[in-house]
Amino acid sequence: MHEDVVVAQWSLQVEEVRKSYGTREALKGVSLTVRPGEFVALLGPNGAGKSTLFQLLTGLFNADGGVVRVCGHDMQREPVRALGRIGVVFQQMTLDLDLSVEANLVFHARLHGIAGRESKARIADALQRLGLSERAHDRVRELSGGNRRKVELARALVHKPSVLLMDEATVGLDPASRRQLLDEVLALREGGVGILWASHLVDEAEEADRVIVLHRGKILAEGTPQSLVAASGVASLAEAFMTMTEGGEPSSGSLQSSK
Ligand SMILES: Nc1ncnc2c1ncn2[C@@H]1O[C@H](COP(=O)(O)OP(=O)(O)OP(=O)(O)O)[C@@H](O)[C@H]1O
Repeated sequence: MHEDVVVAQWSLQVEEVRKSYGTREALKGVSLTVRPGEFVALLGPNGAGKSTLFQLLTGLFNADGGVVRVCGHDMQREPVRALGRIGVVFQQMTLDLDLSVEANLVFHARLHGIAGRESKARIADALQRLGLSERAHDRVRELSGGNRRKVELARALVHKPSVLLMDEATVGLDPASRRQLLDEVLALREGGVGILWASHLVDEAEEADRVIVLHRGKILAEGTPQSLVAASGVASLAEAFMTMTEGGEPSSGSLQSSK
């Protein structure tokens, strides 16, 4: 019950998180929140600290200071509960290329304690949602880059997470595949999933409910895409981002609409 009450308020809370590598401060006190059903774009140029933040959010290592809570569960004190509510797609592909699509998802479901009929049904649902039902028995190696990413998204959804973390998930995809993946993730808002989408591609943030700009380990700005543009006194989000990060080399890319 307590859990449900917390879920209704925040999917993800990050408070004053710090992380250094030796003397290099990668995160200098970062705070952010994601609400259920909210798509938050975390924009930062290379080296901003996005991957470090995602490693903390996925429990790969602990922060030097600060707190991460997933649906109210403290990542350090209740890691199993916190991690159980997270779905993640990492920058680097983490599928087994020689297993079938379905086998990759079965393995993941088991890790989350889901087996038997329940596992089958959830995997079938996830694959159907992403238009991959007919590829279930193909080896991942036979899939295009875009479909591999979709399999990773399906896998991230099998245990019905409250928070979805996407770390530069469109790297290496062509514009149409990027657009498709983004559309699939944007659609998850309707189910109440809170999404943190990290990218250095400004156009991927255009449809976000909120944009957070991370630069050199600090949050520089936060707001709707429109409010960031207005506050910067420029014409576009790309220009606002460039102004804020002082030529931090954003790539605008181009997203073709798949609609
Ligand atoms: N293992 C490490 N050892 C030392 N420094 C590191 C390590 N990992 C990251 N850094 C440094 O920490 C800072 C943040 O890096 P991080 O990879 O988190 O940024 P990023 O925003 O994800 O960038 P990119 O998109 O290039 O991966 C950078 O200055 C980077 O050089």
